[in-house]
Amino acid sequence: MIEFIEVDKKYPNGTMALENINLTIEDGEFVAVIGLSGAGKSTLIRCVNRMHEISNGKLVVDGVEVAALKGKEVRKFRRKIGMIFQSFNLVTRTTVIKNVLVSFVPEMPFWRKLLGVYTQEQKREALMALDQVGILDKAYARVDQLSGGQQQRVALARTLAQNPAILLADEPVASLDPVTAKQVMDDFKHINQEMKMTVIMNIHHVELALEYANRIIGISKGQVVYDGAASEVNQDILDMIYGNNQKELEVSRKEEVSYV
Ligand SMILES: Nc1ncnc2c1ncn2[C@@H]1O[C@H](COP(=O)(O)OP(=O)(O)OP(=O)(O)O)[C@@H](O)[C@H]1O
Repeated sequence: MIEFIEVDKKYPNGTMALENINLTIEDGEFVAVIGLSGAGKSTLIRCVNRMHEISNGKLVVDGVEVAALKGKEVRKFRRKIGMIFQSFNLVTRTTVIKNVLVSFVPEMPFWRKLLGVYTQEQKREALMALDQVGILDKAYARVDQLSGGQQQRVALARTLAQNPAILLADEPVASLDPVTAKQVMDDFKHINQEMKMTVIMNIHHVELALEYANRIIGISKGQVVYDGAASEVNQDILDMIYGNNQKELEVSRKEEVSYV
């Protein structure tokens, strides 16, 4: 369970990115965080794995107060939380399987790290993770020979191999074409439902958010302005989340026409 209790986030330059956030996210939920650019979506999810420190309030993840963690505890804590980025963050000049095996490095003895020697069990787990996202046949291909969608699946497999309880995704389909974006969203749904992993995703594509997530959190100017079932989101709620800035929403809708 993830609990935000009166959380504020103020950046050192004075920007108040989050203000009085109160949220409880239960295990196994699929949550989409939506809102205008600059609303605070990335900041919100990056506080969960302490990529950003909160300024006030309390953030508790699986009973652990995140701000109280120190040194090694932070690294151990982060292992339980997978993160997927828009830009995949892969080493493109090497094979798919090597990119997935990297997820085991933090827990390996020094000599194995140095020599890059992985156990048979780790290789088996890496292949299983690739199988989960449907690209087992690409295990020995070079990453730079894969499409964007396949690369995002490699990133997903790398995160799955880490066996996290929570999956944070920051605009994971923003750079993909509509068909591929849906395939990757299907992977997230499968991971959420079959592996019971909590998914919290920032996403600009409203239609995709409503189709795949169970719960929508709408952020505007650093505050939660909607928190409820995806099935209950209507135009009035979208107007509230996106305010008067209909232009951005219309652009985002035009991009989404082909999703429907
Ligand atoms: N490192 C930083 N230092 C200072 N201000 C920041 C920093 N990162 C984000 N901000 C500011 O905090 C606010 C929230 O930014 P954030 O990136 O969380 O928004 P977002 O909703 O994810 O936007 P986008 O959809 O464009 O990614 C914005 O005003 C942004 O300019």
